[in-house]
Amino acid sequence: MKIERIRGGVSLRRTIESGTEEQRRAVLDIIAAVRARGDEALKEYTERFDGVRLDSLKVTEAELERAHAAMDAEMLQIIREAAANIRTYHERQKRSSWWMTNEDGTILGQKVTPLDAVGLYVPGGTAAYPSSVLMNVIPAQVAGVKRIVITSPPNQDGALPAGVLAAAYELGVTEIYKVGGAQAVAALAYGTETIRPVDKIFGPGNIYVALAKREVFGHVAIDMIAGPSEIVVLADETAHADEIAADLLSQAEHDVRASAILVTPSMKLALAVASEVERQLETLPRRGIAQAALEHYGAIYVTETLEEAVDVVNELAPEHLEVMTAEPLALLGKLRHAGAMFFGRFSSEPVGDYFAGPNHVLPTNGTARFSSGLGVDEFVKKSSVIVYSDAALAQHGGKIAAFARLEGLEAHARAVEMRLKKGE
Ligand SMILES: NC(=O)c1ccc[n+]([C@@H]2O[C@H](COP(=O)([O-])OP(=O)(O)OC[C@H]3O[C@@H](n4cnc5c(N)ncnc54)[C@H](O)[C@@H]3O)[C@@H](O)[C@H]2O)c1
Ligand SMILES: N[C@H](CO)Cc1c[nH]c[nH+]1
Repeated sequence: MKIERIRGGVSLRRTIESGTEEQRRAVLDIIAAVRARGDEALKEYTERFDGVRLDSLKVTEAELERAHAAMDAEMLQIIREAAANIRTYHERQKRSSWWMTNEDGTILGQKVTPLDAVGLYVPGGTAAYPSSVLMNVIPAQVAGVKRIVITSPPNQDGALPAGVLAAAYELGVTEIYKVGGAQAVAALAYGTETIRPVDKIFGPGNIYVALAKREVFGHVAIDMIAGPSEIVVLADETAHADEIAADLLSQAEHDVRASAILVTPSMKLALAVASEVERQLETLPRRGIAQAALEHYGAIYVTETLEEAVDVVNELAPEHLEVMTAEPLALLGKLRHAGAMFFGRFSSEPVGDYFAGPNHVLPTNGTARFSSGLGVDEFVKKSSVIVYSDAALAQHGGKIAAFARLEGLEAHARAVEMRLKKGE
């Protein structure tokens, strides 16, 4: 890995993608075709891009049961325990509707309502992510969403990854479709003969999925445009180089565009981590992917002081931040921007990916400066509730009408004054 002495001036915003003109046009064509020709368009694109012609797009009950039954019993137990941890954590995020009453009889409040229907895109490709099924479905269930739909591209045998199906079945999700890419997003947004539309689309995917989510936004809601995984480790000379190297590789192996960065005031640690990464890469099954990621988006930044290192981390605003210093929690107050913060050497990033409980769907590309990870809030909406009393309107109606006239909106003013007159 490259070692660089720096004082700042760093950014993770290198992976923002808006796609090529050709990709944008392809996505618009796909969306238009799905809107015009429904299921038939889905089947054609599945044949073209995933190499399989399907008679039926929906995963059957038998397919789900088979995948679940085939799952190793011990593994199923681990999934259940992880799911319980994720549920417990997300239960704490649940908001209730609330009401306040004033002495004049006015009642004001906020009514929290779960979304009616959500669609979760589970990407195909080089890795299948049953853990992402848990991370998206559980907050939706905690929020009280009734209809949860999963779509994912089939392999050439026309099947979805068994782990994904088993995790979905374990959570009781049975509406699953074998459709991927922009066509899946279009189907979830606009509906087809088989797939009823949803209100909000969640989940990561490649450039076609990302562009399609951007395109349908407004007609439906979307969670975020998730980029490739990122990890930043903030460490001092007390940290263990082999553990840091392992954690950097844990995210680098996701994707050739993943990013893994160490920020440290210790040149000794920097050199040790660089050589550990090389050593550990030798036996890594996904070595090709991790190596490419580290070559383009990996770095070791050496600062003068730990304070400068903290500033650099805040500037990067990474998806995942690990803090491995002599007193990691002493830095909690100074660290401002990261999707998830892991403190101490036993809080290795994969602990959060799979098991601890917090969500692993997190902001990337430096967007942790202003956004948060997935949670129960993303699966509900809030309506303001206003119950104004006659006494309150009599007291404040004149002020409201005056405000309306300040904006030149006479009808607003009259609507209020009409009631004041009736009350006289
Ligand atoms: N941030 C996260 O939590 C997270 C988790 C998992 C995966 N990911 C990301 O998801 C992505 C998965 O990408 P993937 O491609 O393997 O799977 P994908 O499911 O996102 O995309 C596959 C689909 O892309 C479409 N497609 C392929 N080539 C096309 C073309 N030329 N024209 C139109 N459509 C085309 C096809 O419809 C195909 O079904 C990776 O970038 C990975 O990093 C992110
Ligand atoms: N680290 C990923 C989010 O960036 C999530 C994940 C799924 N499986 C393993 N990891």
